[in-house]
Amino acid sequence: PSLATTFLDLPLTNPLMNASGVWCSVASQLEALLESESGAMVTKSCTLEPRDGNPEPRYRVLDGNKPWGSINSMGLPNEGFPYYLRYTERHDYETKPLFISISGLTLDDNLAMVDSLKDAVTPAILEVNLSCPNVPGKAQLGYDFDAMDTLLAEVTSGYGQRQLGVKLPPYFDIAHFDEAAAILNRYPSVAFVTCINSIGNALAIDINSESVIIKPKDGFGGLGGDYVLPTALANVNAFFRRCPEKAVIGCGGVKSGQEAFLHLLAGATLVQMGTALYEEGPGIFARVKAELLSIMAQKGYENLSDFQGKLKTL
Ligand SMILES: C=Cc1c(C(=O)O)[nH]c(=O)[nH]c1=O
Repeated sequence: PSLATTFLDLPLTNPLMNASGVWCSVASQLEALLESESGAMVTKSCTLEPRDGNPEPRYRVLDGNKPWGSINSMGLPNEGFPYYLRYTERHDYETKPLFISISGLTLDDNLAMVDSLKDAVTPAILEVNLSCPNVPGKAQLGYDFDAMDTLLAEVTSGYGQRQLGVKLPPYFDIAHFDEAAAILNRYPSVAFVTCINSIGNALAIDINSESVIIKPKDGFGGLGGDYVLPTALANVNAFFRRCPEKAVIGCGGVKSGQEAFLHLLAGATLVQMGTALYEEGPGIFARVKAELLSIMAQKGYENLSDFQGKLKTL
């Protein structure tokens, strides 16, 4: 079987990549992703200026006797937009496609970054993060439909209708799937949606210390890992059904070939890993590739297109 695929007409050797925010904040991590067996890679969501982010501890694996996932309230730490723009100028695009993620603190900041990217004419693919749950005082755009609509109108126009994508928060109400998709479908240059970002504002508590386990926001943070897989699959399939002209990138709960297969079956074209990559490192891509190939072989599938988006209903 083959894992070869295409995304926005670009050839990829396989559909696996990192989730923005994990193993992608500094050049050494980005170089490790380039060297890894991922089919593509994305940078940490950036703001116009560098940010330290929230006080530590700000990321924890939720152990119990076996990690079921992670909780994070990083607070958008990043090296600032110019750093990542410079990286896009020296990336080796022959090896694999690069996505650049932006998460401006204001609409003007997002537009300034989009304007620079448009002028840079870089092959990097823009993913606009509408779903950061951890910047205190900032309601995430993905849950404010009017603000999301305004941002998309301004950003697609500012980017000269060049193809771009958005990173969405999880939705939990069918009416919200409908409303978000209706807005997105009014912007043809939004060529893909990445579902999902972490499930915002979970609370992990340790029974021995009788305390929360991350410092920021009284312990509230974004939930990732096994816990979020069914919600991630629902969001991938909901937008796959509602946005036939767009590609869906699946993110959430992927730690092996099994979950990658499920995301592809639900309609994802590419599949991102966050928590599992954070814990295992970039070697995970070789493992998950082998597992996905093995599942395809067992099922008699030659190519991803043999099952991609072909989820059955009862
Ligand atoms: C960009 C900020 C994000 C962060 C963060 O930097 O706190 N954590 C997430 O789980 N998702 C985000 O989108």
